[in-house]
Amino acid sequence: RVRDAAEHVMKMHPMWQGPLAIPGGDRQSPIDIVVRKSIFDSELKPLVSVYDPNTCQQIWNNGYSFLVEYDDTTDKSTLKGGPLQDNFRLCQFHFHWGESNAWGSEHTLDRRLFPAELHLVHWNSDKYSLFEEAVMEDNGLAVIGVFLKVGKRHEGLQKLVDALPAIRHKGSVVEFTRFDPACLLPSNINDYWTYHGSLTTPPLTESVTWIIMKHHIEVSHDQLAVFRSLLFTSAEEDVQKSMVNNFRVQQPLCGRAVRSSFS
Ligand SMILES: NS(=O)(=O)c1c(F)c(F)c(-n2cc(CC3CCCCC3)nn2)c(F)c1F
Ligand SMILES: [Zn+2]
Repeated sequence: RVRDAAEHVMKMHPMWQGPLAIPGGDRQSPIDIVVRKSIFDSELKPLVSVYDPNTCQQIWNNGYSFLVEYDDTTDKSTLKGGPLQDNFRLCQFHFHWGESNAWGSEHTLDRRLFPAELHLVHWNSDKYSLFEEAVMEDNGLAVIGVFLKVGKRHEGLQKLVDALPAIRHKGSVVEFTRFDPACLLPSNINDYWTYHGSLTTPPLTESVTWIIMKHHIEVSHDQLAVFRSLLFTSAEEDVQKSMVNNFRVQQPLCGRAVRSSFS
């Protein structure tokens, strides 16, 4: 199938040459969420996200996705509650997408692929003092995943889409301020699945509490097309490669439980 070809293209990206997974890793991400096998956990609390748009600093092309980075030197933009015991600070958000609207997400729901997936990355500021430290530790990170569907234009996303042409090439960065990431969350953030997993990019460390939203957000076809106008390659390279299919292949569940906050 064409998706398999896309996986082949993704596997060719330099990011995936070399050791692909933590040897013996049994908590790797992403996974397929088998909805009927998820376990309702009534102890799961509501998620509490408090984001200060003034902590938004820059947007850059890291050669695999584009990251919107936040000042995480204070507790101004935080996530707590839900499955989390501690306070987590927002450090960045980014997306994964396909070359076509038929695929692009990293997680799937009963094997259903979405055209893109948003990840909001937070680190445990009660236990660690730096993101780089938390990335390597158990319960170091909490990542919210939100599925994107193609439909009506997302007004809040447009400010971000308009900034993308300025960071077409790997390594480019521009100032990006006063962006409230809460506008990218679905209206209901209390319906989610949660499981213990890993980063889906190197260093693939098994430090992530994943919180995958049941409800998706809608973006327009044209907005998603601008994501695909980004390049994996830097301006100096003579062959330019469009930034698409920047997703990792699904990983074995290895007996992990996926809990749901809703029945
Ligand atoms: N898909 S994901 O699992 O949500 C996801 C994440 F959770 C991440 F943390 C990163 N991440 C990678 C680094 C480089 C750091 C460079 C210094 C050492 C630690 C990694 N910065 N952020 C990331 F790229 C990503 F895709
Ligand atoms: Zn991601």
